[in-house]
Amino acid sequence: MKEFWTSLASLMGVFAFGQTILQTVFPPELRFASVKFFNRVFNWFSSYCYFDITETDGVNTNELYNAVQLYLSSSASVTGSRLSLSRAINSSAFTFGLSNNDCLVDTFNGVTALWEHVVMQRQSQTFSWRPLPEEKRGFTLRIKKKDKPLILDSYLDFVMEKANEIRRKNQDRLLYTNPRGGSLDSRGHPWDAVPFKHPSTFETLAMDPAKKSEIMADLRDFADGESFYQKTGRAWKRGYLLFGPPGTGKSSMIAAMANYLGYDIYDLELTEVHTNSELRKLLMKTSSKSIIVIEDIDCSINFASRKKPAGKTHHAPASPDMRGESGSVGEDCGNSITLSGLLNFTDGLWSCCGSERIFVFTTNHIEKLDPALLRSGRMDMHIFMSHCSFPAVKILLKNYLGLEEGDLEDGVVKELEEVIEKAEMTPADVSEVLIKNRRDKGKAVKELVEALKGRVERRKGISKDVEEEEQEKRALETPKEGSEFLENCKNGGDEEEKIN
Ligand SMILES: Nc1ncnc2c1ncn2[C@@H]1O[C@H](COP(=O)(O)OP(=O)(O)OP(=O)(O)O)[C@@H](O)[C@H]1O
Ligand SMILES: [Mg+2]
Repeated sequence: MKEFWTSLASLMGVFAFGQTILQTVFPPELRFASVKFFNRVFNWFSSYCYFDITETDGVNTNELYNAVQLYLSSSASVTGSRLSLSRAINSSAFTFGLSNNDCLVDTFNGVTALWEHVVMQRQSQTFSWRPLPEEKRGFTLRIKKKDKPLILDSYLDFVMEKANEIRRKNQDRLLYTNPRGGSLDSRGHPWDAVPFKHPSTFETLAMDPAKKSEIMADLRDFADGESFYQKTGRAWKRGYLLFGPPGTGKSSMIAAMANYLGYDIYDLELTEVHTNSELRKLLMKTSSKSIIVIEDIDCSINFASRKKPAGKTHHAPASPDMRGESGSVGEDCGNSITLSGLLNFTDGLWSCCGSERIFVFTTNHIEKLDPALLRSGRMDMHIFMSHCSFPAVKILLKNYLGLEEGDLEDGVVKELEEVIEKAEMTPADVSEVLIKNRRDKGKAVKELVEALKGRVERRKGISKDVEEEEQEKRALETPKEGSEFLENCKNGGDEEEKIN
């Protein structure tokens, strides 16, 4: 090790000395060319090559820089005596990194890589649309020339992968939103992130246990299915359509999915996005291991516009990008996202940039959705979030009151079983009753049974009213038997007309 540092220092010394000589001996006009020449000669004889990984690649932040920083923070072979310590806003762990101009040696498959953290003051504020940081930061990676293929083919991927792992372990989930539609912020990001701390899990989710297990198994298969997707030539993504009345747990299910898999959530506000190309840009800026959510899909995009005959729309000729699946132009309403744009987002070639992503759409009105969205192969799984069932109510009683089925009196269990399906009460409504009375378990259960019974009665009353209304309607629509007078009048009138 000592030898390595001595030889490095002597080489650098020779290099610096050479440059000084050149600068004093040659006139300024020849200096640049001579330094270039000297560098070439130096590189020719050196058995090392160098890679600069700067913090920004001109416009965008360089993901590799952040990954290297995180990766090195976990390296056990830290040689630097001074380390920088940090803790991200949403992180639950401290990370340490290399201080300015410090070095660290890492080994990978028997190959040595030397990392140097280089920090330089920015010379002058060059023109830019957004303020640039005062310092230019970067890592310089020095490796032996013969190790170049291994480092470029595997090591950098390994670094990225490890960094992602550390990020996931250290950080709580992130929830991204697109408040500016598809436009970028000063750092070149269209998404704003906040820590995602939703406590919903599959344990707390009240639904049929068999259905729940099926969904969990599907998610697990997906997350572990890299080789399967590779083998079958499919993009590593999956789509879920959650539908059901308000308050049945669609959003809670998304949170449970994210917590189960440890994925981030991108909550896409489709009404803020104005064009299909903006939508594509947003997609490109999502990371893998994430869930991309579009809530209330029926309200986000005007599917009805597709059914209009093309001739009836008074728009300027649209770009192919703006054409619906049937070729019609998406109705504006200040929003020219089309169904085809949305389907390209989830299904097209662009959907595969990045991998291991889940798309979740939610709706309260599945009947309003365009059949193109429901066709097989579009959304892999359609999940109906139903009103509260008996197994679901048992989960809620356990979660909110800590009561198991055995803790309840037989009569109460029977009553619950009888009324729960007929009451058509949502888990949100049931939760409300239980929370309100959670200090008195007995009272909570009693009130729940009463609320359910009340709901059944009201539903009976409503259905009775509806039935009566329908009967009346039918009676008005169909002419009553024996109302010959009316019939005669009608016929007579017709004849009169004919005669005249
Ligand atoms: N299946 C469920 N299991 C557990 N809690 C639930 C369930 N459904 C609803 N809740 C409770 O009701 C609240 C509202 O549920 P949630 O927001 O998930 O419903 P939603 O189906 O997304 O409704 P909307 O269609 O209005 O968006 C949640 O905070 C949760 O506490
Ligand atoms: Mg919701």
